[in-house]
Amino acid sequence: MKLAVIGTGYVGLVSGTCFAEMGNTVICVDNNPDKLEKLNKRIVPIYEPGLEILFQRNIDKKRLSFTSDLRRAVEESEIIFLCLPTPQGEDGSADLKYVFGVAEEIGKILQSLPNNEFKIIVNKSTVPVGTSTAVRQIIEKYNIENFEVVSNPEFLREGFAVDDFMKPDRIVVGARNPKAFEKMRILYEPFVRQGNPIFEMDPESAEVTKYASNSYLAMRITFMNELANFCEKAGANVEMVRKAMGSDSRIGKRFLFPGIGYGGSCFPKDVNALIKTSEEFGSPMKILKVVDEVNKNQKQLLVKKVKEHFNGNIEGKKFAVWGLSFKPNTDDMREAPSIVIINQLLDSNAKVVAYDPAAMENARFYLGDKPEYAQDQYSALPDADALLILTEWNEFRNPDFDKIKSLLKNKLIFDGRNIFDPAKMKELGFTYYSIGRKPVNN
Ligand SMILES: NC(=O)c1ccc[n+]([C@@H]2O[C@H](COP(=O)([O-])OP(=O)(O)OC[C@H]3O[C@@H](n4cnc5c(N)ncnc54)[C@H](O)[C@@H]3O)[C@@H](O)[C@H]2O)c1
Ligand SMILES: O=c1ccn([C@@H]2O[C@H](COP(=O)(O)OP(=O)(O)O[C@H]3O[C@H](CO)[C@@H](O)[C@H](O)[C@H]3O)[C@@H](O)[C@H]2O)c(=O)[nH]1
Repeated sequence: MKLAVIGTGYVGLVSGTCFAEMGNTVICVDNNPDKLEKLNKRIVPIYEPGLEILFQRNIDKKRLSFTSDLRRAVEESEIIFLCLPTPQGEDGSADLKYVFGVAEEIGKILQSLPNNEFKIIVNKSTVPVGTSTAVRQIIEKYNIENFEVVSNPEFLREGFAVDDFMKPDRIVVGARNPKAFEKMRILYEPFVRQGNPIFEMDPESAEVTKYASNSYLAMRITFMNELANFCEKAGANVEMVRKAMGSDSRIGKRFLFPGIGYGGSCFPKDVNALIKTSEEFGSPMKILKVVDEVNKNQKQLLVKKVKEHFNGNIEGKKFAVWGLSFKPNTDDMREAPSIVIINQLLDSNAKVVAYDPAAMENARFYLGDKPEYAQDQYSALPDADALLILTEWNEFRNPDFDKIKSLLKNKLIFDGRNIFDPAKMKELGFTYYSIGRKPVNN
């Protein structure tokens, strides 16, 4: 099939590349000249495991190309995917200016085309209920009839994006036109061979499914974060509770890890967008307001522990930070807890030396040169008063503890991700604070 993908960010680039891998011809459009320059020089502009090899192969096979020419992409494609940003607006709602702006451009382009071939415009961006209808109305203004707007929300996770796209748990397609369902079925058939379902529904239900999934997962993590804080006070160990809870098949093991609050480009903004739309429809989801509030507080938790340890004064102290990205295996810093934590430390006149395996360049954008950036995990440590672990990258899980001891000023670790065993830390002689477990004093 001939496809266009508008917006080559995490979703657009991964979707475009994976569709090309299945034999489709994909033209990717972006309006960011720096990004396009990189893509056309065959440089993958994001860190996403497994993407590089598919990207190079499909460019070689001439199935994947990049352009700023929206007109050509629309003209040459049967299906046009919108993978555009839908950031949080000032009032919490999703800002749809990118989606609506491109819909206007597509309307104009379709109006000016000599032929009148059937086109499908697919919304892959996360958009509030009713957006498919709004996009349809924008395109109809240009007297176009032979088209359909489909809602096909994306569920990939950063860091596992290629795997998630290639082997999705499910595909959701919201449409009204049988011809559109049929085309989408053909396009996705290679991805569902292993037996995972395509759920076909109306566009409104598809749009709600995306927000419901993200908000539910955010709520689950938030439940665990509050439970962890309670366990700590009550003398229980949240990791033991988590494992025992998760073995109930009705609960399940995944997404029960407590930490320093969820971040990323999706959960925080999508929870807020659903709060807003549910209010607009007169059916407020009160539970999500609490989720958002508890999550914001959870991002403050680690610095509270640090300050308590130092009797309230951390002025002039130096902290080594391992991990900046909002989770491992990505360079994405959007809404990362590290931003809140590092700013709190700096505001208290402490010094910060940080290291991350992939996110240092993006971190500079959010944190500037206020923290120092170390070349590797150990060079962040010399003379630091404590080590803070903010992202659970695998390379932090089994470090050289003797080296850590010899480099740090104090044998003191604040672990926001529970990557170490408290008993082992006791044995190694560290004072160790984690989430939802008793502190280890040495
Ligand atoms: N990142 C994820 O893991 C993820 C997963 C599922 C869904 N989503 C949703 O998918 C959407 C895209 O997210 P993302 O993380 O890929 O965003 P992103 O910011 O990484 O990428 C968006 C791209 O769109 C481009 N763009 C903006 N305006 C444009 C225009 N007028 N014409 C052409 N290109 C334009 C930008 O330059 C950028 O490259 C959002 O709605 C998001 O909520 C994201
Ligand atoms: O048990 C857990 C699991 C995750 N997190 C945190 O939750 C956030 C989000 O993690 P994750 O869901 O893995 O990352 P994203 O790449 O943001 O993916 C989410 O958001 C995407 C964008 O909508 C969806 O497509 C995905 O299905 C959804 O998982 C991160 O800060 C994690 O540290 C926890 O604290 N505990």
